[in-house]
Amino acid sequence: MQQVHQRERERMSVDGERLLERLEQLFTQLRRGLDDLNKQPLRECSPLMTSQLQKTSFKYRFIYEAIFYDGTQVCSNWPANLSLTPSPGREPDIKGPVYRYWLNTAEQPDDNLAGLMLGRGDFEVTTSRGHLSDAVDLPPGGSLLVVVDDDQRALPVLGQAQDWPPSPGWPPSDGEVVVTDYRVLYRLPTDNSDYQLVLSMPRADTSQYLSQLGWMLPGILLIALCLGALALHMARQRQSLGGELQGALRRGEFTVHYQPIVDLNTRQCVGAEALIRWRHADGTMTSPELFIPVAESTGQIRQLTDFVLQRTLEQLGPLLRANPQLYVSINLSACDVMVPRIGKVVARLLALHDVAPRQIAFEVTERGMVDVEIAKLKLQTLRDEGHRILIDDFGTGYSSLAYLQTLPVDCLKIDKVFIDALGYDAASSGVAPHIIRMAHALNLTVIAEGIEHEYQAQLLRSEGVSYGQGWLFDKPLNAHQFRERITGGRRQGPRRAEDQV
Ligand SMILES: Nc1nc2c(ncn2[C@@H]2O[C@H](COP(=O)(O)O[C@H]3[C@@H](O)[C@H](n4cnc5c(=O)[nH]c(N)nc54)O[C@@H]3COP(=O)(O)O)[C@@H](O)[C@H]2O)c(=O)[nH]1
Repeated sequence: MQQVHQRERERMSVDGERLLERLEQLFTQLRRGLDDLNKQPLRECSPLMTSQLQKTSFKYRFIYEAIFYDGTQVCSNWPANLSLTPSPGREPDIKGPVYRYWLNTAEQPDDNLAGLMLGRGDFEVTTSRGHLSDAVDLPPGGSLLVVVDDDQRALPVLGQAQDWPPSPGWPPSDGEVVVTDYRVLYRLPTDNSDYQLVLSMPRADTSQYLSQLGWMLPGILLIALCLGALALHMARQRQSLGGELQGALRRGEFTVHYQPIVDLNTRQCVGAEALIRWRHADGTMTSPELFIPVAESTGQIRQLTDFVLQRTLEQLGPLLRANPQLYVSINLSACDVMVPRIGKVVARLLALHDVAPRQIAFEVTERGMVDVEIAKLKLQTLRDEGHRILIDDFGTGYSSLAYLQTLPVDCLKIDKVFIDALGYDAASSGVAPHIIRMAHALNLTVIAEGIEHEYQAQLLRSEGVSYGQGWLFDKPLNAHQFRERITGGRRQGPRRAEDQV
């Protein structure tokens, strides 16, 4: 039994590490959004307040809804019919010294939209659970519980409520794991005696623990971040995720998916963005939003970028040769941009697979250009070789027209936050149209990212945007699916076993 405990504890702890990065991003944004709202002077519902709430949700991509509620009036960044605010005035589950927490806003039935909510003063912000579920899957029967009131009450953050206490021996005195006939309960260590976090899972398939733990840890951070006790923990986790990445590369757990980029007029696919995926041996996935920052900080990103390039050309080489207009864009991180290595790697692979340089584009973010002068030189070299350079996530950094003019780039990708804003902002008053006009003035091609709705595609088209990418057209596809998308099923090269992943 001791061994089982040890094994489960280790596995859960490893999976937890993966989530901390996401949670840090998520809850930091929620708290910052609330701090911004509390700092501004408006305290009543008005068009100005609506615009303030909208600005907050644009600025912080993890904030789904921002709400003003002073006990009498309530308004949100969304129109009333789209608001998902849980009953205004509902008592918070946890009252911290600064922030209030609603751990389970279960009134919203769609789990993708239902969210955790934080409050401060007269403002509340919610986040969609989709931001957590894309990092891990919660298998049926699993729950993340926050245990309060001296182990008397267990509130489900995710999953269903559970009978409490779960076993006669609860709370465990000899460790964090309790295994009953049907369940495994893992008590996550927190630094605060006011609450405990407990992951409760059915015993049937222990391999599912990893994904279930993923769902628990959102709660961990929710509270840990609130209390500011996480820094050390994070550092340790990053270190160990870095170790895991190395093993994952060796074990071949990474794959590449391709999200089509389409011509908004014809809806034909003109290219794709290569997106790395990490599937663990037990089938659970870790989002690149979690491991890419770690790989960047450990330097392992170089190996990942090389892997993506190599796999893209292996999987799509014949397709690219047969369709010379088609291209694939590869994401570069800062350390890929700042050193000449990537140019050599891509040149070797292109020669090997007989693919033209213009069919491999590179996406760089403003964050990826730590030293703009060096970045300019390196990007120019890639451009001179025939590669197109795309600025990714445009509008979320510090770019200005002047800055853009000096960079050797071909295309701007407008970030999803601005495309989302088109949903309830007149196109003429949103940020996207300004970016589009600016790009056109500089003769840059524009690709709009994260298009989920037809009206967004129509608006963008009417603003003169030629290309788009997003779930409205396709989610990221595996190599086989992408080839089918282009060829309509006609074979243009051998099929590989790993294509199906
Ligand atoms: N340096 C590298 N970074 C990489 C690589 N592969 C991915 N990434 C970066 O990780 C971030 C998260 O990527 P991912 O989870 O793959 O998400 C991408 C799309 O799946 C998602 N997307 C696309 N359309 C939609 C949509 O309509 N709705 C919606 N909710 N999400 C959508 O957006 C992500 C693409 O983002 P971007 O790169 O900004 O275009 C991300 O930052 C990746 O860049 C890699 O190999 N190297």
